[in-house]
Amino acid sequence: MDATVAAHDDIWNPTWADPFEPTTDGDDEFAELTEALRAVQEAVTRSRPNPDAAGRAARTLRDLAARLAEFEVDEDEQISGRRWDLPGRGHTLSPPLHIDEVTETRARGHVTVGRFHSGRYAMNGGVTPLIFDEILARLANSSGRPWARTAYLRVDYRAPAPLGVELRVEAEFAGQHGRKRFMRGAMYHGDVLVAEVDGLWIELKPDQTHNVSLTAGRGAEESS
Ligand SMILES: CCCCC/C=C\C/C=C\C/C=C\C/C=C\CCCC(=O)SCCNC(=O)CCNC(=O)[C@H](O)C(C)(C)COP(=O)(O)OP(=O)(O)OC[C@H]1O[C@@H](n2cnc3c(N)ncnc32)[C@H](O)[C@@H]1OP(=O)(O)O
Repeated sequence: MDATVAAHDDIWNPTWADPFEPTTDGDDEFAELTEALRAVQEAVTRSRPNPDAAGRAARTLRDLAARLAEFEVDEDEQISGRRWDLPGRGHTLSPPLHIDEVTETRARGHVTVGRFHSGRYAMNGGVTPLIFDEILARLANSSGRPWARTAYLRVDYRAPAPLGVELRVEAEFAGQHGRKRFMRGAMYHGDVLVAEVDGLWIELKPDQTHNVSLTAGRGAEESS
């Protein structure tokens, strides 16, 4: 198999093995699909259509959902959420977080939030923990560390997070005691601290990682 085919297989059939590396803006069709879906979310949010236009748009979207349903697979087989190379992992729940720099204990990224994620002229307060969870969970689970799940996220909102401008997100692996991994993070707009977070991740016991597909590509000894 040549390199082009291997790369193609990789992005169309990704594994749960997150390399946790800086993201790139993919130029393939799934990356385009994700971006188009984000554009729809933003356009619906920003619009005040008349009934006719709203009805036509709804029919188009239902038609699209039906066409994609022909390709439905189990959660462990889907592409969305496992495109580690893309901002937001090919998932549109969170705003698209770009990962810029990663070490074993630190990660840095950036994100620009639109009106879809607005809580009225500033980022919705529920979206901030989503962004923190995204980067902290990936850092907590990187570098061959066994799977861990979020036990808590404590977020302090220090300033309204502006929309439409780049926000910097920083994450740190602050320490480990037994199965407990302590994580910290912060979000900035320029020099302004927008939010801070303390998080606890708990390493899962073998009977908590029974879903074999999630361990694919990580090696049995690392997944339990
Ligand atoms: C096969 C599963 C693989 C899971 C993979 C997960 C993530 C994948 C990672 C990256 C992938 C990609 C994308 C990243 C983006 C998003 C991430 C999505 C992942 C999630 O979306 S994840 C969902 C949210 N998350 C949950 O759905 C957890 C629900 N929950 C539980 O599943 C249990 O609660 C668990 C397992 C956490 C612990 O349960 P347990 O029975 O194993 O452990 P136990 O209770 O014995 O606690 C042991 C020691 O932790 C202390 N402790 C526990 N909880 C505490 C708390 N809240 N505050 C303070 N201390 C706490 C105890 O006090 C004790 O401390 P001590 O040893 O000192 O006494």
